[in-house]
Amino acid sequence: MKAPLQRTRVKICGLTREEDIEAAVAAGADALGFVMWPGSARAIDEARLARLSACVPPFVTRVGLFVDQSEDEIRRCARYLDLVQLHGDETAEACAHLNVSWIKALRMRDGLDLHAEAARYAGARALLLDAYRPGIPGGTGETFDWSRIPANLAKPVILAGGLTATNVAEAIQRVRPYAVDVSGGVEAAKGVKDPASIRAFLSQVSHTQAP
Ligand SMILES: O=C(O)c1ccccc1NCC(=O)[C@H](O)[C@H](O)COP(=O)(O)O
Repeated sequence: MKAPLQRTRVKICGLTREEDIEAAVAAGADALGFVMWPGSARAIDEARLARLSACVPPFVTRVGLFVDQSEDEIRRCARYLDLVQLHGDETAEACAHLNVSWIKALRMRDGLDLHAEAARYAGARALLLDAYRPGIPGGTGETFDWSRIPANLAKPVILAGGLTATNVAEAIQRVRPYAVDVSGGVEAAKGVKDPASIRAFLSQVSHTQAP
């Protein structure tokens, strides 16, 4: 029996405006990312998260992004989120102690053992694999060597880092990720999404089938 074709899910990240949420949902995004780390040009605060979260219709996952932030801050934001994405050096114990589902973001620094990380973060719903730039926890706009991703990782893989409508089809065919994640590749400026780029990205994903 032929393997079922897998639909690659899509997360549009770094949303700061209601109109961009509408554009991403209309284009078919499965998840929306909100950066809660104040060091990012795409960051929003809790009050804005509450307003933006209310704009997200059901069956679209609301993901909050954090970098080594306190459990209290994450818990306060969790009421507006369905999932948190942890980009820092959070321990597995700290992640497991949260009151919300979580995914662990791993920046692909040299020598990273993804099998060991999948075992370490056994409670993660998925691993988000992202480019590594020293001092930049995410949103680099850069790709990494996708051949470093093992085919048999024990966790669903969300591929991130420098994806665009131009390279996402190749990324899906080579990596066959559970999902892809994009921020800079669909922007007119940091935190300002471009609806046409969002549509082009989602169209490329939907026309690319990974067995
Ligand atoms: O996007 C940010 O500014 C950011 C800052 C701090 C932590 C995480 C951040 N983004 C995380 C994401 O999930 C991005 O979508 C991912 O890094 C890919 O970004 P890009 O390479 O621009 O597509």
